[in-house]
Amino acid sequence: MITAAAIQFTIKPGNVDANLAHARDALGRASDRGAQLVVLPEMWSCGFCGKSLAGLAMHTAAIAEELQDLSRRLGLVVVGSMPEPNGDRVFNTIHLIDNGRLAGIYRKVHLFSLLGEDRVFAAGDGCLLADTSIGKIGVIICYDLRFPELSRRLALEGAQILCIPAQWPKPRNEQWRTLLQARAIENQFFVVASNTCGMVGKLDFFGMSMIIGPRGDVLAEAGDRETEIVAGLDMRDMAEWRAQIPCFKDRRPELY
Ligand SMILES: O=C(O)CCC(=O)C(=O)O
Repeated sequence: MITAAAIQFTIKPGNVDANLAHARDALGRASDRGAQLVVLPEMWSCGFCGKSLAGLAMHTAAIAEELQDLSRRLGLVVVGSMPEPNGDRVFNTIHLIDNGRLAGIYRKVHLFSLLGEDRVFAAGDGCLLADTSIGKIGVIICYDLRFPELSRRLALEGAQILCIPAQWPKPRNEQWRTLLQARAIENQFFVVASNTCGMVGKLDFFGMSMIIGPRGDVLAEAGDRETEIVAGLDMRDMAEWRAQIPCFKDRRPELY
């Protein structure tokens, strides 16, 4: 059994110190509750801060180092995205940290053009499936959830847990829930998704961070306030379920 947590909080735009202080405390609380895997929201260190983003991205290397230190001391796998400098643009980047080790980097592939992300960010051009101390972890970021091919590729390569940092605003609550459950059901893996909550800049976020099992069963769900949700991921049960309904074996990839 793996214990997973999602940290949900109201990101303070541009206020790296306040966001980092919150994350530090929340990681400690999640660890006290037995968490081995912790997911933070998308762009948790500073939010989407428009023009100042390139400057804020300069803090990311130092924050990632502190996360590595925290992860080592608390014995955690940590996932969450931050801005990464890239010339006059930035990447929206996950540093996947496993007990102090940087296990991989993922840069958001699908930029959310509705909110102009494609004007500020550079898009990533790869996937990340990391072999960690607690199993094979795939990662995607927020809008990537609408593109099932990406999660499917990670599942076919062996992902057991899909981690999703997000800033997914109102009023698309039910789309968020449905898509998270769909990814879990069709890929028969666990989904650990962290969303922000409250007002962040001009956008209103509903929270609803979720931990979902391979049958689509909701193992833990947050409301619309700051919190940490925690749930056990039973890997043996996942293997039994996969044997009972062998979707991977029954695929007909020659037809699609
Ligand atoms: O797809 C959506 O509805 C929200 C996506 C989003 O806000 C993002 O990727 O930042």
